[in-house]
Amino acid sequence: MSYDLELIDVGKVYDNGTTAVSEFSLAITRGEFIAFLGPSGCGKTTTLRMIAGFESITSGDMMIKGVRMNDIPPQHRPTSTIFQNYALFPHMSVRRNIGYGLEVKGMSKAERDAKVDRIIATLGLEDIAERKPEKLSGGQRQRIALARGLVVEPDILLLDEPLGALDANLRKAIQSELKLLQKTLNVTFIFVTHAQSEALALSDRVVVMNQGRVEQISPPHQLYTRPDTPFVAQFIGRNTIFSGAIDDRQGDVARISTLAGTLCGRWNGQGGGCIRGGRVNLVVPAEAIEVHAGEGTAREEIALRYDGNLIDAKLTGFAVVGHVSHLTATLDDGRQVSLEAHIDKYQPGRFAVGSRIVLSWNPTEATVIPAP
Ligand SMILES: Nc1ncnc2c1ncn2[C@@H]1O[C@H](COP(=O)(O)OP(=O)(O)OP(=O)(O)O)[C@@H](O)[C@H]1O
Repeated sequence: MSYDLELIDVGKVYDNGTTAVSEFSLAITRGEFIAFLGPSGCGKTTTLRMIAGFESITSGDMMIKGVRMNDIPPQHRPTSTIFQNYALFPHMSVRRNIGYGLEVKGMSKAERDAKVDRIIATLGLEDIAERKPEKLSGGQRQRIALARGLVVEPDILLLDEPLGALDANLRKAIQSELKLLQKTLNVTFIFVTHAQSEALALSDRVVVMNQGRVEQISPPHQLYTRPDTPFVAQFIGRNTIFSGAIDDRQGDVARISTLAGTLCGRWNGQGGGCIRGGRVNLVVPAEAIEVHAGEGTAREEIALRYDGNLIDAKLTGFAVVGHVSHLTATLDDGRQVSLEAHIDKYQPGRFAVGSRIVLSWNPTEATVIPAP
């Protein structure tokens, strides 16, 4: 099978000695929407720039459709890049901005016009085609940049924080457009973002990076519900993490000893076997947690129902915003857990702030991962 893009143990060391990317491996099939997500400085942009050819590759190989690209200059790669600031030419009309890449390639005017007209229609830019970009809104400029990137019919479109310059509402609207466009055109998109929600909403798979390394590559739901590493468990979603040692494992469920008692979750199967006494982390998503009143609670019944997953806490906050109740539980070790649910589930007055509560979760909704 030929992949659209393959990165094989790709590394980047800048001339000043900074290691920006290490042993990055990834294989992408045609039409996938991939996000590079991670904290500032983790190497997202450097990786994108290596794919585009703006940065040399220090080690490893990069292939597009089976052809090694390491030494091919950017203009000869079947990629197009959209920068965060869009880099549009202010003195040229929208139409000319879009067609500029084809002009540089020396394409005939007739052929160029046909392609530009087609992409203008696809992106609904007909009304502004003769205007100058500086007079247009952020959303319109973003669309022009997209049109300019797509008109050259790249195999892979690279987008560096494409929605970063837009305000929150416009971002949401353009997110849906971008996803629809990508699926319609069936072009491989790779985009860099700081924004977790954007990566989870748009991509088929998310690559989480940390300090130049890949932590996990997974579809959004799996990434959110089944982290492979402690970094991902902390970076994605709202998880409470209990460290401990494995007691035993029955089927998928691993039981572990923690300072908060014996708790359990689903063993994620990564990083080798599940060995008794092995150091692990139990990752409990906020969405999995159920709250019960502490006083008069039938503890045994809850313990039985949740396979022993029961911890004591104090309710330290309760607020209602619209239809959502926001609860803050403070664990006995001092950590705070923020929980949300529809107001029908946790009605105001059901738990008094300051009262003892019990938290529980279903074992299959928590994940046990090896500790570093
Ligand atoms: N031209 C350069 N020369 C030397 N070091 C660089 C250069 N560009 C980036 N770096 C360093 O490489 C590392 C990765 O940077 P990179 O810009 O790829 O990260 P990033 O994840 O895209 O960050 P951000 O989200 O802030 O853009 C950082 O330590 C950065 O300081």
